[in-house]
Parts: sequence; C-alpha cells; structure tokens
Amino acid sequence: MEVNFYKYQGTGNDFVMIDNRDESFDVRDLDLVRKLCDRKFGVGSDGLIAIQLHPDYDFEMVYFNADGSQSMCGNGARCAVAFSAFLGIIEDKTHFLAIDGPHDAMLVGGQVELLMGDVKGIDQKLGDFFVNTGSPHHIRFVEKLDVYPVFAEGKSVRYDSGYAPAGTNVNFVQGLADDEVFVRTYERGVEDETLSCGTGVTAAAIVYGVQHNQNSVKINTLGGKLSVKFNSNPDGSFSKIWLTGPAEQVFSGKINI
Ligand SMILES: N[C@@H](CCC[C@H](N)C(=O)O)C(=O)O
Repeated sequence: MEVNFYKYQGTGNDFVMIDNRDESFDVRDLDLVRKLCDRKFGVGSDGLIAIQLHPDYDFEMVYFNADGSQSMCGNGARCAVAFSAFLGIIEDKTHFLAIDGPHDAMLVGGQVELLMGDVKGIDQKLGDFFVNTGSPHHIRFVEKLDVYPVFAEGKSVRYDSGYAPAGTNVNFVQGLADDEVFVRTYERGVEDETLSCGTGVTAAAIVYGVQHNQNSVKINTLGGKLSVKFNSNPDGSFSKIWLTGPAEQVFSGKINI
C-alpha cells in the first residue's frame, strides 16, 4: 500500500505525520505504524501521529510510540500543532484533543507553546522522583550527564518491577544553574534514548524548579533547547504548565509499504 506522510522533528524527537482527515489511514493497524517508524525498513522515527477531525476540537492528535503503544507526547503535540498550521486547519492558536485530554497551544515566532495537562504532584520512587505529565516519568539527578550510561540505567529503571507492568520513561537530569538543566531521556515505547522528550523535560523542570524555588526552567537536550514554566499550587499540584520549543517539518513523501 502507498502512504503519504510528512516528517517532523521537535528538538530531535522525530515523528511520521499523517494527515488523516479523510480517515484513509487505519490507526488500528499497529503493524503498519511499526513499519513506518522502522529506521531500516520504513521512514524511521520515534513515533507516528495521525491528525484527525473531531467535532468539538480543531483536531485530534492520535499518537503512537515506534512500538505501536500509546501515551501523551509533548514534542509530538508541538509538531502536531505546527503540522496542523501547515495544513491550514488552524492559524496561530488552537484547542485540540490528545490522549490525556484537551490542550491549548500557540505558534509564536517559530516556536510552539503548548499548555500541558495539570500535574497531581511529585512522588518519591526507587530513591528518585516520579511525575506523571500525561506520560509517566522517573526523574534521577546525576552529575556528568554527558558521559552517563543513559541507555543501560534507563532500561534498568524502565523495567524495574516497581513500575511493572506499564513501565516508565526515565529522565536523567543535571543542574546547570538555579533555572537551567540538561536532560537526557530513555523512552518507553522507543526502548532507547531519544534526543529529547517533551513530557520528560516538563517533569524534570517541575521537580528541579520546586527544589530551586523557580517556576520557569530552561532545558538543554541533545536535540536542542526548550523551556517550561508552571504554577505551583498549595496542595502540591501544578497547573498552567507551558512547554515551549521549536517544531519543524523535515521532509515529505510517499512510501510503498
Ligand atoms: N517523546 C514523547 C513521549 C512519548 C510517550 C512516551 N514514550 C511513553 O510511552 O510514555 C514526549 O515528547 O513527550
């Protein structure tokens, strides 16, 4: 079969994007999703996003990890907003639906500002921290993150029995200043380190920001720079969480698969 696609990246987290307003792409065909994401036999990406029509929203983002599993994707959502603007579905503001609920977003000078879902709080887990930002994220603070064994340590925490059966994404965080961190992430569903993870850096920024009394944190990833700002609430929850960063179209094409 022939599939028309676009390829996007948000700080190096890369996605096959499908304009599925006509529902010609069967989102139940997980073998097809996996094949398209395969870096040797398909287009190659960390995930796949289908943009679909929804009666109550500008669009619905249907996200899959490269292995066909589903969760919320922050970088993918930023790319979905840029793609929807490219398709003419939205202008510079949008209200859309993702797997974790409704989101607002704005396109501002080449950056996409995305309102994340509220976060219930920060938990302690396996001697580190855990935050759910629409996807589950383990947060560990380390030194010398540039040479840290992210794949080996990430895989070990991801498959720890304390997170079974769903597993978790694992973020390693090094503080650079009171309001700046370097983050590397092992992603569940990709089963590898990715160059950036939007829900992961959001979780890292919240934990680090609370520790350093900041509500705005600059993020460095291997794939580029992001920023996160948030409100801390008296009950330990967090709201008005904005994730901001670039989202770019890389190429488009047709694949016979
Ligand atoms: N890359 C994403 C996170 C995608 C979901 C995650 N792998 C999971 O399964 O929990 C992001 O930018 O947030």
